Formats: sequence, structure tokens, C-alpha cells
Amino acid sequence: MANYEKLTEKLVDWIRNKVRDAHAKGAVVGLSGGIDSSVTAVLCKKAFPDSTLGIIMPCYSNPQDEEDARLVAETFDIPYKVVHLEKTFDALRDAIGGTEKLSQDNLALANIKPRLRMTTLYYFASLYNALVVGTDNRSELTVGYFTKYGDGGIDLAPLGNLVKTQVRELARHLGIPERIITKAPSAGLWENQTDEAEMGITYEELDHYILTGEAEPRVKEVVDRLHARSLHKLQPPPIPNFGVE
Ligand SMILES: Nc1ncnc2c1ncn2[C@@H]1O[C@H](COP(=O)(O)OP(=O)(O)OC[C@H]2O[C@@H]([n+]3cccc(C(=O)O)c3)[C@H](O)[C@@H]2O)[C@@H](O)[C@H]1O
Ligand SMILES: Nc1ncnc2c1ncn2[C@@H]1O[C@H](COP(=O)(O)OP(=O)(O)OP(=O)(O)O)[C@@H](O)[C@H]1O
Repeated sequence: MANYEKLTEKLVDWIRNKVRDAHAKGAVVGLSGGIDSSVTAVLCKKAFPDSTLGIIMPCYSNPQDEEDARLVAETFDIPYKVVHLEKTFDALRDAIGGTEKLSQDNLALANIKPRLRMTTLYYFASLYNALVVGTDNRSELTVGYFTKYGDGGIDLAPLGNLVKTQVRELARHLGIPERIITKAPSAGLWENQTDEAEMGITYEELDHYILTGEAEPRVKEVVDRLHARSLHKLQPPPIPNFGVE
């Protein structure tokens, strides 16, 4: 039987130690109204009851997600700020000559959203001498399902060793509202986007493969391909191993 009480204690200690090792004083978390950021924020709140800050950053997002993010902040007494990024997004899109349409066919544009959020989170982290605590889990990290230097631009990844289905169990243990646990995971980069539709596999299939090494050929093909293609996202930028002669 998995012990989520023990895991919670260990993760809370881990966050506290990592933040203290960095001589920082607290945690800043982007609150999307989804399960990963809700769990991360609650763990941070337990680690730093007086210095955890949630930031809600709507950018042409589903209004229900903002409501869910507020619900989590209010339920767990996490102080938060709301920073609207639509105007900034529009200004940048216009300056770089980007097209209007946010869609799967326009990832260059869609990936600006998580990168604006990253910039905002680092502003507050610097202002309050806190670390940016990321929400990426092991399932997403395995297949590179995050934006490089966007939601991948973080200081700590406490959920990075838990697959999505384990994050769900942890969320139940922490008392995250059920409607957040059961809604379809989405990066919210365009209308009606869902993680599973975009990846072409379910989290159940992905997690089973990660945990057991076994999957049907279709799943293996997708995961192995996405994994190989995104390895660069988890490594520092390559530097030549030669200098001037
Ligand atoms: N081999 C290589 N070595 C070094 N760098 C390499 C590279 N190949 C590409 N790159 C660089 O990486 C860039 C592509 O990576 P990236 O910019 O991340 O873009 P990309 O992987 O194409 O898109 C991000 C994916 O993550 C999903 N996402 C985003 C945000 C949140 C979530 C979520 O659910 O949490 C999911 C999103 O829906 C999309 O499928 C290229 O433009 C290039 O600059
Ligand atoms: N509207 C938002 N406001 C604040 N932070 C956001 C917002 N959207 C995304 N984020 C941040 O970026 C992270 C990646 O979010 P995204 O919604 O893309 O997918 P996710 O990995 O399924 O996370 P979650 O389950 O928390 O939604 C979130 O966990 C959150 O920290």
C-alpha cells in the first residue's frame, strides 16, 4: 500500500531543505487551477506557511481554470496575486509579427504563454528572495511535455519523480478539490487542448510504461520517440569541448 502521508512529509522536508540550501526564504508557484500546480502549491505551503506565494496568470485561458486556482489558494490559505498576461502576449506577438491563431499548428506562438509566465514567476522570486517551484511530473519530463524555458524554466521540481497517476493519489491525500483532480489535464495553450489528445496516448498508458517498462508497441513507439526528441530539454546547453588553439 503506497504511503502518501510519508511521501508528503518527505517532499515537504525536501522543498524546505532545497530552499534553505539556496539561502532563499520561500516559494513562488504558478497556480493554473490544474492538479500539478495545486499539489505543488500545497506542499510549498506546508514547507513555508508564511512565505509561499501563488501567482495566477490568465492568458486567454479558460475562466474555469482561474476559478479553480482561486479555490485552491483560498482553501489552503495560500496568498496569491493575479497577473493578466493577455496584453503582454498581444504586444509581443505584434512586435515579432506573429499570427493571430493559437493552435497546435502554431506552437511557436503558443509556447510564448508559458515563457511569459516563467518571466513573471522569476520577477516575484527575485523580489521576495524565493525559489520558483515547478510543477513538472515524471510523466511530462519523460516525454518532454513542457515548454523549454517556459514551464520547464524553474528552480525545483518536487513532483519530478512521481508519475501523473501518483500525483493524482497524492492530490487526494492532500484534500485537493475533486473537480480539479478529475478534470482532463490540459496545458491550456489553445482552446480545447488536452494533454492526452496531443500526445496521442493516455497518462495511464504512459505511466504504466514508465513504471514497468511494458507497453503495447503503439505506446512504446510514441513514448520512445517523444523521449528521444526532447532529451535536450533536460540538459544544459551543449558547450564545445575545445577552445582557441
Ligand atoms: N536537439 C536539440 N538540441 C537543443 N535544442 C533543441 C533541440 N531540438 C529542439 N531544440 C529547441 O527546443 C525548441 C522546442 O522545444 P519547446 O520550445 O519546448 O517546444 P515544443 O516541444 O515543440 O512544444 C512544447 C510542448 O509542450 C507542451 N506543453 C507546454 C506547456 C505546458 C505543458 C503541460 O501540460 O504542462 C505542455 C505543448 O503543448 C507542446 O506539446 C526548439 O524550438 C529548439 O529551440
Ligand atoms: N493560468 C495560469 N496561471 C498560473 N500558472 C499557470 C497557468 N497556466 C499554467 N501555469 C503554470 O505552468 C504549469 C504548467 O501548466 P499547465 O497548465 O500547462 O499543465 P499541467 O502540467 O497539467 O499543470 P497543472 O496540472 O497544474 O495545470 C502549471 O502547473 C502552472 O505552474
